[in-house]
Amino acid sequence: MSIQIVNVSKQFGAFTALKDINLTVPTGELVALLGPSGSGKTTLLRIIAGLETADQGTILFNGEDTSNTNVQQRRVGFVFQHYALFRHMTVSENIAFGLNVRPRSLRPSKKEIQERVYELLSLVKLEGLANRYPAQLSGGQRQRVALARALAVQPQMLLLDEPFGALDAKVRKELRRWLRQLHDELHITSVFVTHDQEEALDVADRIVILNKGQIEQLGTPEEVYEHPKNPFVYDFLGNVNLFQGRIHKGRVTIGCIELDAPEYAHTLDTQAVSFVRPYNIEIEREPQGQEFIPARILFIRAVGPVVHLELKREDTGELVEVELGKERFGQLNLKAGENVFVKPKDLKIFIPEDYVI
Ligand SMILES: Nc1ncnc2c1ncn2[C@@H]1O[C@H](COP(=O)(O)OP(=O)(O)OP(=O)(O)O)[C@@H](O)[C@H]1O
Repeated sequence: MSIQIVNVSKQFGAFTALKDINLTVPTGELVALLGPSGSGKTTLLRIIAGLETADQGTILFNGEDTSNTNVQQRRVGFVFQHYALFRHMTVSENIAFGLNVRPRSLRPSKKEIQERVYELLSLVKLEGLANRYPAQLSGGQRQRVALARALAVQPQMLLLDEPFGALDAKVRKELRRWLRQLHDELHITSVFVTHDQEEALDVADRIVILNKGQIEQLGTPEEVYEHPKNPFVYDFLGNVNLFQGRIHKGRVTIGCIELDAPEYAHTLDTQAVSFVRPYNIEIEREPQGQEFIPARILFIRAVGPVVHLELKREDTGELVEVELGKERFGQLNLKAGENVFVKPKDLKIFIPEDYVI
């Protein structure tokens, strides 16, 4: 089932939670709503579900206005962060719940329900745990039961609100990979709320980046990560260094270095901020020409394949974060307290008047 959100706005008193949201989710797509706390992710999900009404705008399912359909009629499966399973019911009873409470005329037979429960247990890889109670499960297993329960009623769409939010990092990672595989098998249109950028990048077909109730950018994980549309998205999706400088006729000057900025060929002497990812900063022991900024190494974390360094620029005193491969780090043989030279590359330049973070 496709979802179309057209000009949706929502106020809570004087507070604008959503402002003129437009978004289409084609059938079978998994979309992540990503944004900081309070950006409106849950409100948008609840409006799609029919748990909340929009002040303005419409939600269409398969092209049909949903204004007059209630939550039950929308055939939506939910999974929340703290999806309270029924404590007094076993895993299989929990999964069967949605089918057992159907009116007699719509309820499948006992045998059919049992078969469906076993199918779902195998889908969520919990075959051996059918007779356990929720208290006898780990957090990750409980969330898988919650997902099986949501799927039992054969929903046309799945809405997930931080479903792995309460779990530890390792389990989260396993479960999101598993969710992606499950989605590839079932192709149920899914909307997934998260404030974890890595989770969104890992799982989603497309990511909607929300900020203060508005969409900042919409695109595939690669598009939003590699081509952030504005400083907010750049900053939100991963670590970034900011270099203040000036643009003049296609050249940007940052401290003592000057680099090409062809997209600003016609800009005259204007203040600009360059965004650079930590892995796009080179370190040299000796300045190579004029194009390097002197800096002192404050801190080195050399655990794992990527070495993280924190440096302080000698010219402005600003901090610079750098990530180096182990091999390059070994070649340079760097130590904290040493003076080196840094050079940013692959800069993304924004002119401050054009944006507000
Ligand atoms: N029923 C309500 N009454 C008043 N304000 C509300 C209500 N529901 C949400 N809000 C406000 O609307 C804003 C958006 O809330 P929402 O829960 O959609 O954000 P979110 O992006 O999901 O945040 P989080 O990641 O913290 O869950 C918040 O500032 C919140 O306080």
